[in-house]
Amino acid sequence: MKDWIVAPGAPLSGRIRVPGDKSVSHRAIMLASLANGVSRIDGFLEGEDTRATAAVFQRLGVKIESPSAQSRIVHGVGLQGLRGSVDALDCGNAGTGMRLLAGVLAGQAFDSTLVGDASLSKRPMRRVIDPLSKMGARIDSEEGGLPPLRIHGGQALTGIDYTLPVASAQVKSALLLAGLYAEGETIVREPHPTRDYTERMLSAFGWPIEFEPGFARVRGGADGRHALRATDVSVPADFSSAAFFLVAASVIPGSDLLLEAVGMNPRRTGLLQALRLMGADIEELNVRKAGGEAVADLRVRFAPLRGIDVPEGIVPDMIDEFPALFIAAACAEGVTRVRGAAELRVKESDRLATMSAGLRQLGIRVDETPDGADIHPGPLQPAADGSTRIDSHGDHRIAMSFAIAAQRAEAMFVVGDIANVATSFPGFDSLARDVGFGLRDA
Ligand SMILES: O=C(O)C1=C[C@@H](OP(=O)(O)O)[C@@H](O)[C@H](O)C1
Ligand SMILES: C=C(OP(=O)(O)O)C(=O)O
Repeated sequence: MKDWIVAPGAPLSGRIRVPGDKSVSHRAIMLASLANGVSRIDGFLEGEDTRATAAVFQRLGVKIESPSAQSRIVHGVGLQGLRGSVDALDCGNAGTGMRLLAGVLAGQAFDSTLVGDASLSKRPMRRVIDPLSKMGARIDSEEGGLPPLRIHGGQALTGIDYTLPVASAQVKSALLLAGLYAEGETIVREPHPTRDYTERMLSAFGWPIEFEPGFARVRGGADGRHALRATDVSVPADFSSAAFFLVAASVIPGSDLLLEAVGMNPRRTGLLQALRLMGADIEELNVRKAGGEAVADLRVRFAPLRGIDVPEGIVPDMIDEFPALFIAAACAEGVTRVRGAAELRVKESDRLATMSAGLRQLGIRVDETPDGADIHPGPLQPAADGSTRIDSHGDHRIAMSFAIAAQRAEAMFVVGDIANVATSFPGFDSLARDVGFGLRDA
């Protein structure tokens, strides 16, 4: 098992660009594969999750070239051009990959099986199986709606008008992608708006779609009337990866760090609002559009933070950033309260439980609730003899969050089971060291 030894380093400084956005990279591979013609993707995330999605489409008969790192040339086969695979399609660790693929594959003429790693095999798929079944899909799962998913091809799909029971961009996207193969319109309504990359990218690829925050309506393509047109995609740097450095520089005295070209889609930047409410010093510089998405350079300097009640309305806009927020909260003055975040229990790990357990090992009081936690800040005190080992439970965001915590800790400790950092943020360790982190392989 791969572990890190983490310890206080130097104040963070420098200018870095974190890797490409994971959500955009998954969707770019999918839509480019289903388009007519050749699309180029630049800034592609070379993470295990997004590479798994690319490998799935290669297995389905799509030619995908990689002229250089972070670039892909995708030879789209058109909406009806995928070929079935007798082998199971491996989504790795990626909930996004599996749920969106369920939508695409529900509309094919052939059968498919979607599998994932141990973590993904425990994640709930009923949330896509149920509404896709309402559209006419036939999907078998393991007991409890767990992967593997066996998707029966050759089903005629019909559009539905569906209100999501939980705010989930993955479920919304699965339905919109199935909607491309359906008769009639597919409408998705959300209890709270979630990231809209699928909608924006469908529109960029020329598909008829209307959307506004909380609502999307896609025209069905069962009659072959509509097509996706090959389109180049420029992927912004992933806000969720930048988030670790936003928190780290905010809590490490003397830090002054610049993060370049970070994707600033408002459905992703809830952490920025939360950190600012806590008193963080983060400037947005050179705000511009790149590849249809807002991007900015973010300058972050150390600032003393205070605890807050995280507004429930911004929870979906920072859903992947709670592990990092928990570290900011542990380093603040006063209690931070998180509520309305039960979704954290069904990510790569139960993130409320894994963050609470790890922080307690550092001497921090965390009162967990079913949908959140109260984090009582204090000095981060692992065992003085270096024997503390915090288990990330194979969850990339937990591992990176405790690497930040170590920079403020009173002694070194070990972060265990960190290999999955490569799913979303390959090269985190060397980038972190470059800007000042104390971090090495165990
Ligand atoms: O659509 C996406 O790309 C994602 C949606 C979110 O999941 P949910 O849809 O389960 O909220 C998020 O946690 C995940 O990292 C990426
Ligand atoms: C939840 C995440 O991803 P996914 O659902 O794609 O596994 C994440 O990256 O934090």
